Amino acid sequence: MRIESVSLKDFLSHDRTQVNFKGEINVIIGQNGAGKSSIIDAITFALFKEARENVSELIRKGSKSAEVELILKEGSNSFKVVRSIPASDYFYENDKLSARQSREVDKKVESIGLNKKVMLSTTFVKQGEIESVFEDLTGVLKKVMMIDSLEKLTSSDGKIKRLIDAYEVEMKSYQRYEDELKRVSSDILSTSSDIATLEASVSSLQDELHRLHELEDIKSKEVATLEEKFKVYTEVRTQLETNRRERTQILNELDSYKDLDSQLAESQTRLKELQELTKKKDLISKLESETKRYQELNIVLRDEMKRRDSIKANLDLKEKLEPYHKEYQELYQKQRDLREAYEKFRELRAALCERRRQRDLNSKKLAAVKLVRKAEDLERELSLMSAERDEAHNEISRLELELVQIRKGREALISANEGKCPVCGGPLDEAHRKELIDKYDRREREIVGEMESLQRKYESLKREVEILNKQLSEARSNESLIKTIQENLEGLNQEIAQLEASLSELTEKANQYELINERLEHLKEYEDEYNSVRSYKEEDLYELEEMLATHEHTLHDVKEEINNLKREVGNLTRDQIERAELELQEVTNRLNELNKKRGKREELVKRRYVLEESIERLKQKLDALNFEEEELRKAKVELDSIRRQVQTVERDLGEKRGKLEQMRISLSNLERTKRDLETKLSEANKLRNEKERLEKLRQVLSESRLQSFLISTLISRIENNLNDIMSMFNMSFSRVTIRMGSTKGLKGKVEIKVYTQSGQELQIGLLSGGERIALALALRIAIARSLMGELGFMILDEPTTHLDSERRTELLSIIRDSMNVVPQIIVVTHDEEVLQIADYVLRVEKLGDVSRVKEEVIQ
Ligand SMILES: Nc1ncnc2c1ncn2[C@@H]1O[C@H](COP(=O)(O)OP(=O)(O)OP(=O)(O)O)[C@@H](O)[C@H]1O
Repeated sequence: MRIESVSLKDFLSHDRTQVNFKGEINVIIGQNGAGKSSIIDAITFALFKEARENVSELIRKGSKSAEVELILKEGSNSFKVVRSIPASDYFYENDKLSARQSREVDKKVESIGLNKKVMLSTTFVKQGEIESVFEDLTGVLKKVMMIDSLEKLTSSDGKIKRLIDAYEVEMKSYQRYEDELKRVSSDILSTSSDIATLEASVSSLQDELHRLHELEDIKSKEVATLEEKFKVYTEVRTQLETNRRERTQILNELDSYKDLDSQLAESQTRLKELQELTKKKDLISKLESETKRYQELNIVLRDEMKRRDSIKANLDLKEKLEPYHKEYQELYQKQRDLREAYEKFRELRAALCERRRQRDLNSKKLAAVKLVRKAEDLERELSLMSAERDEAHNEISRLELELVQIRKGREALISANEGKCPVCGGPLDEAHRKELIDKYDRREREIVGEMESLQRKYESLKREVEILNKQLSEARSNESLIKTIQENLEGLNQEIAQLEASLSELTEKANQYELINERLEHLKEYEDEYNSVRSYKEEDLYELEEMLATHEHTLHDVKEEINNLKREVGNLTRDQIERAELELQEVTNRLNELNKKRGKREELVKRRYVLEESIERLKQKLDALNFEEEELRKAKVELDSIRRQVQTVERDLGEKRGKLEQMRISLSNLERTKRDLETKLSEANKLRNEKERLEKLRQVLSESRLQSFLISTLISRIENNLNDIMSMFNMSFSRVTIRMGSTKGLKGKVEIKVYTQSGQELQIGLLSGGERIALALALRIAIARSLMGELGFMILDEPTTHLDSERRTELLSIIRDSMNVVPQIIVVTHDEEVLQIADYVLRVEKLGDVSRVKEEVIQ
């Protein structure tokens, strides 16, 4: 088995490193802290999940997870272990995933011959620890053979002792089962004897029961025969008695029918009488209806007579009102002829009133409009005032111009130079200038005063012109209003005159109309009364009188009919007839009943003769039967007595059988209990044996003899291997021995001795440094080979540390020689000298915080 490659991802100082081990001696070289050992750490972690520190510390700082992948090769087989932090572990065999849990992967690694304890103690050689194998060889052997675990197992608080104690406790609990077994065995004996006694008693009871059953059988048959006879006897007797009872009943019943014929005759006679009587019911009904009709006709006749009297009175009234009606009609016609003229008259009169009202209104308006001043006068005055105002305004303008001139002249005078006067052109001196300026000032003051008074005058004239303008416009509008009203008044007067003329033409007709109207209102009452009776006619009266005569005649006929019916009915009342009807119903029912009875009587007579014959026949049958009830009673009593005996014996037998069953169950329970107890006690025996075995095992395991035996067995194997390996290391020793120490102080300890060519014994301490290293390496390989078979690889971390140059050379040659025993060696070093033996070099450097690995060409 050799390591093919290892790759590190964010593992310690490596971010992404792939290392292929192509040589036999693979040297990983680099400065201190470059990240060389990290590669060995990756291999150790991949194989055994083992770390120098806490596993989480293996993750490269700044990363969240780390992963290592190790590929191993053995012949054509390849194995891949992948382990990540946080945990996820995989194991592939020939690229096929075969385990995925941490423990499963561990097992797989072990199964391919890589034992963690052995390898970490032997072929994984840590920095400066090659020789440490001598220091505690016993400890190393115990560890790799797991004897330390054995000691833990057999200690006083170890697993075996705890198991023995548990068996002890359990066995104690079995003591009570032995006592129980004794008691149960004795119970089985006594129960078995009781069962035998009971079985004998059950057998004699069964015999007795058999005899009684035979007796019961004979008696039962005898009783059955007698009961059969008794059944026939009872039936015949019952029949006979029934027949006799029925015959007595029939005779009694026939006796009750002795008056039946006379009752029948009597009922039939009464039936005929009642039938005659009820026939008169129709006559009474007719009489009642005729009487009712008579009364109704009478009422109708009286109503019609009243109507005739009323018509007569209304006809008289109509005749009396006839002249008024005539006058009313004539006046009404006349009024209609005059209506148009009257309407016209009313219309004109209303129009006249309206015009007169308007005329009054206009007269009042005219009086209200006052004319203060005439427009003509006002116009004249206004033109005078306006001229005066304009004059004042012109004067003011003139004065303003003069004032400007004066001011200009004054300023020119003030600014004029000595010499020439700007006003008069003569010489100008100061006196002249002053005189002229004073003159100008005076004139200016005068003008200003004049202008102020003119301005006031102008303002007052302006106001007066405005007032006159207003008065003028008022006067003008009043004048036009007065003119309009006067024109209106004239028109109205003309219209009034025309209307008055027209009215006078119509006045007579209007008066006529009103007189007629007055008379019509007076006649209206008569006319209304006349209208209420105008529909009455003489013909209606005649018609009614004829109808009255017919009705009177009919009434007379009905009266006749009533008298005839009364004579026929006589004193008979409706009540009497209804009572007769009820009685007729009763008699009919009674007659029906009597007829039914007559039928029944005939049936009874027939039945009586049948019964007489049957009674005679049954009597003869009873005599022929010759049966005695006493005989049956006696046989039954005897049968009952036998059956009671059977029941008693059966009950006894049942009880005894029940008891027997009970006892058998108890016995079987006891036997089962016995068996269970025996089984349990056999368990106790097993426990005892087990406990004894464990005690022996503990004794054997804890005996130093065994450990010594095991170790010595292994030691001889190691010794052989060691000598083989040493022979390949080209050493001058003839032999190396490994022994368990026997002398005091060395007992139980392993001792290594070396023999020279001349056969002299040498202690390890006396060997040279190089010899010791060679022996140590050989011993490590020998132990590993003894326990795991042929080795695939060995790892040496900084093996040359603390060695002087001579010893380094020796070590290198030993490593080279180791190739004969271990096909693949991986050496981690910072020592360039080691490169001498390398056939494959990997250089590790630190770039910043990250380690980089490069394959280096060997010179
Ligand atoms: N978790 C980590 N993340 C990143 N770098 C780490 C981590 N743990 C340790 N280191 C660094 O890795 C380097 C140690 O690597 P390693 O032990 O492999 O070095 P080496 O080359 O074997 O050195 P030496 O020869 O001194 O033993 C150191 O520089 C250390 O600071």
